[in-house]
Amino acid sequence: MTSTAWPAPVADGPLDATVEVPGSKSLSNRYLVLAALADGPSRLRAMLSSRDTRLMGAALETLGVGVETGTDWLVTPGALRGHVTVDCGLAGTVMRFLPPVAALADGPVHFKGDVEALARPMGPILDALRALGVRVDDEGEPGRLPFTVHGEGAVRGGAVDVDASGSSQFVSGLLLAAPRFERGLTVRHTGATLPSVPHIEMTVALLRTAGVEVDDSVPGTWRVEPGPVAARDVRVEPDLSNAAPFLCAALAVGGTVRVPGWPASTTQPGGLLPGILEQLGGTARLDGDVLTVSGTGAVRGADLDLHAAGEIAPTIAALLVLADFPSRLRGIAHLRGHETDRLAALTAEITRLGGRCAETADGLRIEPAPLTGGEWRSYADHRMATAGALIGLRVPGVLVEDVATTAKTLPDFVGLWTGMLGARVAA
Ligand SMILES: O=C(O)C1=C[C@@H](OP(=O)(O)O)[C@@H](O)[C@H](O)C1
Ligand SMILES: C=C(OP(=O)(O)O)C(=O)O
Repeated sequence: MTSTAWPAPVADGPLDATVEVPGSKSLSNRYLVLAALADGPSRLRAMLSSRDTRLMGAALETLGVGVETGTDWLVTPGALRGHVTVDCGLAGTVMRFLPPVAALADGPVHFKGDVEALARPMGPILDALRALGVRVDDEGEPGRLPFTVHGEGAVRGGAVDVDASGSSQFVSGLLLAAPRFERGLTVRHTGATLPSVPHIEMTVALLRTAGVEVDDSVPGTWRVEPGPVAARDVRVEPDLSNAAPFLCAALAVGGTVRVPGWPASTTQPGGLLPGILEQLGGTARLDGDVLTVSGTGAVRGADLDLHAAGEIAPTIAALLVLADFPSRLRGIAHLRGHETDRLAALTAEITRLGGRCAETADGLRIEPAPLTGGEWRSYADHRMATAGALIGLRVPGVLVEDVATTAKTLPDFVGLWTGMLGARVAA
């Protein structure tokens, strides 16, 4: 047990809270990449300021882009330079979105990351770059960080196949840089499954609003025409996946949680949350831009396919641990390549508290069981830490190890969580 373990607060009664969630990681980092490739300076409003977005900003600066952070982030494109090192931390968006950008730089770009990042799959996107004529040197295990992309100032583009069954980010990364390739790019997915399709739709939508022509009419194939990326003044939506633990709290202990700024329509997979939470026994209502979720404290078990929204699976799994009936989560085999092997981590930590959770080929089976307090390990994974906090609302004595890892996408998680609970914390 580490001395820094955070005693997750237990809720002492129904919730009645409004939680303002900061900007979306996925939108923030896409806007940054597109602004860096644009035809003039951009202003990005309501940006998420977290480890992942700061890593993206710092990487782009290293590559020669002007990035000014503040209330708004100001991005001024510049000639992309090589002979630099990009630190990816543990950010999938940085390690998958920037190698195609680095191929446009005028020299080698070295990519490194956290020790946990060295386990994350990179092979399909690096091989796709190689197939496009870009030299990529492995420096460790092939298909993993660290590696070097040898930029030559231009990429011809054309067409490439990629197996994105391990991560949708392989497709998104190729598409984001594609308008700057001489012939644009056609990307064809060759794998049997494709996770996180909403995140690919987000990439397509953002390219289109930047004036880039994208044809996605053939399922599993995307065609990006070459051309300018328009500089823009945009506002980032709140991070709906980061809203998940707060909304789930209303179901776990009863009461109501409101999240303002909820978009009327969105490509964020968190947009699926209201429907999922209703299936699990909650009610969800959108009044204007305020999403209100209410629950009774009784969680309904369910059989859910989360392949479209894998990033909320750890949170949903934590909620299902508190359900009255057995549950299945399916379609999330690729979570084994996230910040940690999330299927193994959830199974280990739920089991440690006395819960019943088992891995299946593509997900988890969770059954009701009495839980007791104890250590909840985070594995450097922000969503593992927040999952522990959610269980801790109902189970006294849950100690979340390394809660600071939530800074990856939500630096003030503890402040927002305790704010949500207000006076409703058991003595
Ligand atoms: O493109 C993105 O912004 C993301 C895509 C998804 O990745 P995977 O397809 O690897 O799950 C998601 O889980 C991740 O949190 C963010
Ligand atoms: C999988 C996630 O992150 P990343 O962008 O690092 O892939 C996540 O945030 O759940």
